[in-house]
Amino acid sequence: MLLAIDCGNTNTVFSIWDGTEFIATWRTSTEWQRTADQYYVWLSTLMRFQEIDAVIDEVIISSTVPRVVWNLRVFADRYYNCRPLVVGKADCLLPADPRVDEGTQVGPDRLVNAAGAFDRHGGNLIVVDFGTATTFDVVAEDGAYVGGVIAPGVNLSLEALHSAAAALPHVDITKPQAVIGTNTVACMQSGVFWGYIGLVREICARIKAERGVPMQVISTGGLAPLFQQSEPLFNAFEDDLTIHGLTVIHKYNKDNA
Ligand SMILES: Nc1ncnc2c1ncn2[C@@H]1O[C@H](COP(=O)(O)OP(=O)(O)O)[C@@H](O)[C@H]1O
Ligand SMILES: CC(C)(COP(=O)(O)O)[C@@H](O)C(=O)NCCC(=O)O
Ligand SMILES: [K+]
Repeated sequence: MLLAIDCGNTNTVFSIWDGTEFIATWRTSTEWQRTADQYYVWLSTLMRFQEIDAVIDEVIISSTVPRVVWNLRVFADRYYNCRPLVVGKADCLLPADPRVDEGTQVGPDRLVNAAGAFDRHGGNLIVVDFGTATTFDVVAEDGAYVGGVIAPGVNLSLEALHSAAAALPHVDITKPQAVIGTNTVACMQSGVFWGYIGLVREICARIKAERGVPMQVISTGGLAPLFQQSEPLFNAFEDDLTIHGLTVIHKYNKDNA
């Protein structure tokens, strides 16, 4: 079975794909110091706990943190006796090649999002991924990633306020009841939440105008649910988009080996 690993700057998701469905998914924080042995102790314990006796013999990795890839490679090799496919490396084929400026190292998560979203929705898409950063990935008619937008993440924006201003506390994001905050926390949450609604609406409108074709907007990432419920900004919300994209890329590489 396939183990798909999606490593973001904050969290790393491990998912077991049996060829038809994901039989289990677990999340851990991303720490580049974590060793292959630590990954195995963690994963095998969870598998035993949930009575999953899957035999993992293939691994695919997408990582926005280059430093973690080495330990994940050792983990795949030592415990599953396989050479993992790493998105963004030369030997990992993509269903459609990205069309970006020469020399650009596109985040592998964005290439994977494009592949996953194209598989489910066809072309002409904007994928909005609310992770550590908020990324907009533009997918062309043929499924190619053709660029996008990188904005500071929701939590990052709140953290920036806290770390730069002595009187602003650490605050968790939530949807405020009103725009006008009557205390410091509410003011900060309003600035980030409603600011984000405006950011998403404006950027999507401008992308659509620039492309000149009707486009669907798909949301994903840890904080997507917060915005999904709020305003009619998105055509779909898919919390498993990146991990789904990994299975699409894995299959493409097997079929074209
Ligand atoms: N269920 C959740 N509720 C609140 N915050 C979350 C949740 N899941 C993730 N987050 C936060 O959302 C942000 C993005 O998470 P994630 O999509 O996992 O990021 P990345 O892919 O960049 O690692 C992080 O700051 C994380 O702490
Ligand atoms: C923009 C990102 C930091 C987003 O990462 P994430 O929020 O998923 O951790 C990542 O896709 C990245 O490092 N990109 C490289 C630059 C680029 O995509 O053009
Ligand atoms: K992201």
